[in-house]
Amino acid sequence: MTDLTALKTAARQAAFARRKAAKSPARDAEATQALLTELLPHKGRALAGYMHIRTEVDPLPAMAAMAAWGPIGVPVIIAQGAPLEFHQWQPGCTMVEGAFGAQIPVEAKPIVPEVVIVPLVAFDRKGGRLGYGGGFYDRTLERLRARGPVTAIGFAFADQEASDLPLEPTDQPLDMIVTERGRLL
Ligand SMILES: Nc1nc2c(c(=O)[nH]1)N(C=O)[C@@H](CNc1ccc(C(=O)N[C@@H](CCC(=O)O)C(=O)O)cc1)CN2
Ligand SMILES: Nc1ncnc2c1ncn2[C@@H]1O[C@H](COP(=O)(O)OP(=O)(O)OP(=O)(O)O)[C@@H](O)[C@H]1O
Repeated sequence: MTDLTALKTAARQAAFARRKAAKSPARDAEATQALLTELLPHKGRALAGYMHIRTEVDPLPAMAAMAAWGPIGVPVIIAQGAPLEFHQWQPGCTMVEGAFGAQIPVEAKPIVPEVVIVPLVAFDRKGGRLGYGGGFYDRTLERLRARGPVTAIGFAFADQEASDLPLEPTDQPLDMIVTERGRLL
């Protein structure tokens, strides 16, 4: 194991514990309001959200509100080492369990998002991000950015902040960070 991998693993473990302690219905509701404030200027653009797992902050109410304006997709794992696809989601659409326990739409209708709500384990104020370690969002943002402009919005509880995360060249930065305390980047 490289030093960097060990550092990432340690930062991930510490942030998991802080995320678990932060998770609450009140904080989810506050985060929803903050997220909607940042999403509304992007009305009508193709948007990617996610179906929350474990103690992730829940973007679903904000996704449901934005669905009135444009297409919404949620991440689907196609293969290890491959970018994610985003399949179209609508409030109330039929879902099934995908890899790692996240729900995915039964009907597979790919969309290419211009705005991506990115789940995460830890972030720093410079836009650094740690996920579950699969590199899925890094590969996905790399591909989307090669195609055109993308706004990557890290969505998290404020307590998931870390100072100076260890980052690799393949780590794709977040353009914005939104928490229950508002926009932090
Ligand atoms: N809500 C949500 N959906 C998402 C993601 C996400 O981060 N959040 N993903 C973002 O990529 C993809 C799922 N990726 C994941 C990758 C790994 C693990 C996970 O639990 N990993 C284990 C270790 C796995 C192993 O190596 O055996 C762990 O962390 O304990 C979970 C999700 C697609 N959908
Ligand atoms: N674009 C890429 N091409 C090749 N390898 C990559 C790419 N992006 C990331 N990786 C590799 O994937 C592995 C996991 O990356 P990392 O630890 O940054 O995942 P993560 O950001 O925590 O997870 P995720 O993005 O799935 O939430 C690392 O070994 C990294 O080098």
